[in-house]
Amino acid sequence: MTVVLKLGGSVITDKDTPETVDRAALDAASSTIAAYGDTDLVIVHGGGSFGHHHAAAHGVSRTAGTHDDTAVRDVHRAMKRLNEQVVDALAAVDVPAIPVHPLSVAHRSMEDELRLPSQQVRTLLTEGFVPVLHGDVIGHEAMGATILSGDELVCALAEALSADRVGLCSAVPGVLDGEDVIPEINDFEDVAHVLGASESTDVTGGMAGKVRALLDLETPAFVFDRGGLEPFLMGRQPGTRIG
Ligand SMILES: Nc1ncnc2c1ncn2[C@@H]1O[C@H](COP(=O)(O)OP(=O)(O)OP(=O)(O)O)[C@@H](O)[C@H]1O
Ligand SMILES: C=C(C)CCOP(=O)(O)O
Repeated sequence: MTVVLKLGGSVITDKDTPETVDRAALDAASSTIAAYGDTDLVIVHGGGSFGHHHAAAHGVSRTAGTHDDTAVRDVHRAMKRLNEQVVDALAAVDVPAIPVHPLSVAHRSMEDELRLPSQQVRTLLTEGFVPVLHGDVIGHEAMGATILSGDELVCALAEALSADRVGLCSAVPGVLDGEDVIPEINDFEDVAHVLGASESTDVTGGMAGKVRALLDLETPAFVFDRGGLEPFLMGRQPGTRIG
């Protein structure tokens, strides 16, 4: 069983205060993950208050490229600082977490296609490690560099690894229609009217971007909050099922 899990930036950081980890939330998520060690697990985390603030300050997004080397370093280094804290929190509870930095291996083509080699991730998994990737800034042909969201990474990895399940642990208990969690989404147009951007600084599209990307996947995906993490890892179906 191969599982790709995204820890949303809105879960593990205080998204409104620059470069602030939500220590209690990160430690709790790490302990939950440590208790379910018998699956092949790839973890991806988002930008939260690390990547998004720097990306917004430099005007770089998923579609707005930059040739400013300072911007690329600022965003990437912020994400590496967060990644180090995530990897350390997992290692502290004996999850064999290994950092994998997308900037060094991935790029986007002229046709806007993400190219993400995955053999290094597959090998780490086979050898018993838990690769931990993160949203990043990557080279983009003819555009300089653009943002790669953790959500895009989750989808690319799920396809490349033929994952059995995908989970997105976010700040919300699922995709919401008002106060209610929508149990299942199979068509973007059915829910487009309730999907918005993130309430915090977020250059990659909030919930609408997630749903659109997850609908393209063969693998069933679930959007849930912290309370859904344990049931998801146990094989249940918390929050919203997409596709
Ligand atoms: N219909 C909706 N249901 C649920 N959340 C929604 C909806 N529309 C907009 N949102 C917003 O989307 C946010 C979740 O997306 P966001 O990208 O912030 O999460 P994340 O993946 O945890 O964070 P990050 O992108 O930093 O990793 C919610 O916190 C909410 O503000
Ligand atoms: C802003 C950066 C660098 C990462 C974005 O990843 P996301 O938070 O998963 O959308």
